[in-house]
Amino acid sequence: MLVSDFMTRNFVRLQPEDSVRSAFAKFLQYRLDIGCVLHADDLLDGIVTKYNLYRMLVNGCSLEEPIGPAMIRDVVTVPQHIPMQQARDILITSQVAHAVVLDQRQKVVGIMAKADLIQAFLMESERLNNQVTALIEHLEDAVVAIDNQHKIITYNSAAERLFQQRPEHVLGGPVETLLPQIGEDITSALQNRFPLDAKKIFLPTAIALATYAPVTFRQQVIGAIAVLKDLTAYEKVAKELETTKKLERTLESALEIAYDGIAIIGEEGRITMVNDALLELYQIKRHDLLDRVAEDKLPELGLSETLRTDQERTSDIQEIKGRKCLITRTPIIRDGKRVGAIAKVMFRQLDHLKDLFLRLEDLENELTYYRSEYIRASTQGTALDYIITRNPVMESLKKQTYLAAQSFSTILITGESGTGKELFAQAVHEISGRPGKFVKVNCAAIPSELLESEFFGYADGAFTGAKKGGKPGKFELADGGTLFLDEIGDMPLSLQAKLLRVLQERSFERVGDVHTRHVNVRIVAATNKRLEELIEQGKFREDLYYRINVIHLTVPPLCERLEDLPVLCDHLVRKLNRILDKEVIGVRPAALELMRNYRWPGNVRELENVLERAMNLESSNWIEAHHLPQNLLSVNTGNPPASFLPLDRFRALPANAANKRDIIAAAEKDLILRVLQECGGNRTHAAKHLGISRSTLYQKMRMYHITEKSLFQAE
Ligand SMILES: Nc1ncnc2c1ncn2[C@@H]1O[C@H](COP(=O)(O)OP(=O)(O)OP(=O)(O)O)[C@@H](O)[C@H]1O
Repeated sequence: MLVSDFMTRNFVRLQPEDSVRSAFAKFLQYRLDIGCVLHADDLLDGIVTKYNLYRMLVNGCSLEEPIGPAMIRDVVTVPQHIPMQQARDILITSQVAHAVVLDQRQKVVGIMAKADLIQAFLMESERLNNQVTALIEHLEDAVVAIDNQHKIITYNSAAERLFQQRPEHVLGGPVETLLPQIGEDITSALQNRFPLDAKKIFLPTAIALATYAPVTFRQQVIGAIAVLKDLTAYEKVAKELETTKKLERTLESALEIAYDGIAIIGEEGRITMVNDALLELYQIKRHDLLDRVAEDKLPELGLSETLRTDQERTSDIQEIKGRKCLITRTPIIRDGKRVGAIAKVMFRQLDHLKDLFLRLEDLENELTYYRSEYIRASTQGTALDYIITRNPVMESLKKQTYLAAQSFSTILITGESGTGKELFAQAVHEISGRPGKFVKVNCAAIPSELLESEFFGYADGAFTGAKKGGKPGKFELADGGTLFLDEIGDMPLSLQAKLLRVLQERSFERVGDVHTRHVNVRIVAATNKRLEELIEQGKFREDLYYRINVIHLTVPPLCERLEDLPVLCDHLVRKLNRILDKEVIGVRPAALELMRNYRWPGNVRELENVLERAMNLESSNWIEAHHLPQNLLSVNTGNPPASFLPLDRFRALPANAANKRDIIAAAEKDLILRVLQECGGNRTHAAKHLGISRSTLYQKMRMYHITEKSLFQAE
């Protein structure tokens, strides 16, 4: 708003020699009361006003006289480029109604009259008014203003949103009735003439913070204004914050009273929360864990692995700071994204659990005892119940045995060593109900020269050193019962002939005796040899073979009925617990898996030996994979050590996945062992060489049972 914008450019230009008449004529033409007297180059000489000309005429001058005497030379001037406010001040202090406007070269360019000033200020006030209205309208806060009659004169869009009332309904109306929520306070600001402290007000759909102030003009209160800030969103956030804080406090309390150790990591793999129980287990201060990388500080928990793999896992029992712990890990998923992981470490209850397991075991033992007693007592229960199996071939064999036992026929039982042939023989005897004894002769164990007297006994003085009064042989001892001829394939040919005679005639003589004795003996023979081959080789009499092979039972090897492994393990562990006075609970799945892949050349007897060895060597309550002998641990299919297995042989292996997995696992174990040895047992270096994280290395060491001890042993 500069002078040049508002000055009157069409002004009256006069020369000193102009007459009064011509001056009046110009004043009339321009409708102005003032004229500028100029030199030829537009420089100011002075001014002439209508009043000065009137004064000349009143003093008797004629209209034709020059205007010179009426000229004022002391003229108030203003530069054209200054603001109007400055020009206004100049006019007010000089107490004149006009000022001559000059350019930079001091030439006259216009006249500034009071009317120009008024117009300028009216325009400026209108502009300001528009600005204030726009500002109020677009404020985020609601603004309500009243005049001193309490009528609402300002009501912006934010107020409309807050009070839910259209402007046309409230503008001009009394604030007390139209906006009662603020009516009292805004009128009090008006009446008391001072601002009011901020106050929360509750509207039907919002909460706002209101401030009130009086509006004054020239020391007079002409109204009041209320500014209201909508707090609804802030209140919501605050409430959410409070809820979050409450939840956090609840979580913290829950963690603290938790009996187990708990550690939580965020998506960066850093520890965000640990409870006192965990600190107690690790014997560490909270600030030494918080915000640290979990893999460095708590590698045993495998939290980073859980975060990476999304896997929820319960581990086997493992040791932390010398205490056995059971660790459960769970990833924390939010909106389908992994945002952390949580580990629960159970370390206190394990001792109680152990007691529970033992108690359970005792109860199971008792149950087994009563169950077997019940079976024995009930009519259906037979000695066959002691032959444990889940295999259909074995089940049908048990049925055949039951039927065969009812007859008097000779039974031949064949099968690999340790498959349970003797158990079947005993079952035959028990089921047959024969009153005599079950007598066993191991044909392979007795020297051939003693075999005859073992079988038939000898008479008094039959040979030097013979017992006085003679001695009965196994045939006589088994009279009325069952004679079990184990390893019959190993019986010398000479004795085979005598045996054949006894079987045919049911009579014999003691060695060195002439007296023929008659016996009632049930023969059950067993062998792990192929008798047909022995016949071909002339080592076994064909006629004897047909004589004993009346009923033939073939017991399948253990490797053909691997489904029997779990029940057999269970049965044998219980049996061995009683014998060895142990409290072993059972076989771990990992160990069982290894057993499944083994060929078991020694069958159930070998299994029993393996379990007995494990139970004797270890004080643990479970038979773990590392308790098994080396031949079972290293790949057990008779293959060379896995890591050296040529690729073509690996490919040629049957598509038995478990088998192949073992070979790969053994190769990995071998590699990890060698790298660890090379690094002198340093886990960090070894993990680096292997290109895996330290926690993964720890995990694999646990999986393959690589301990400090095994590292040194391997060296
Ligand atoms: N199905 C089974 N259930 C329970 N125990 C079994 C079973 N099979 C074998 N056994 C146990 O395995 C061991 C070996 O069994 P057994 O002596 O009967 O085998 P075998 O075939 O007669 O052996 P060998 O040919 O060497 O004389 C025994 O302790 C037996 O009790």
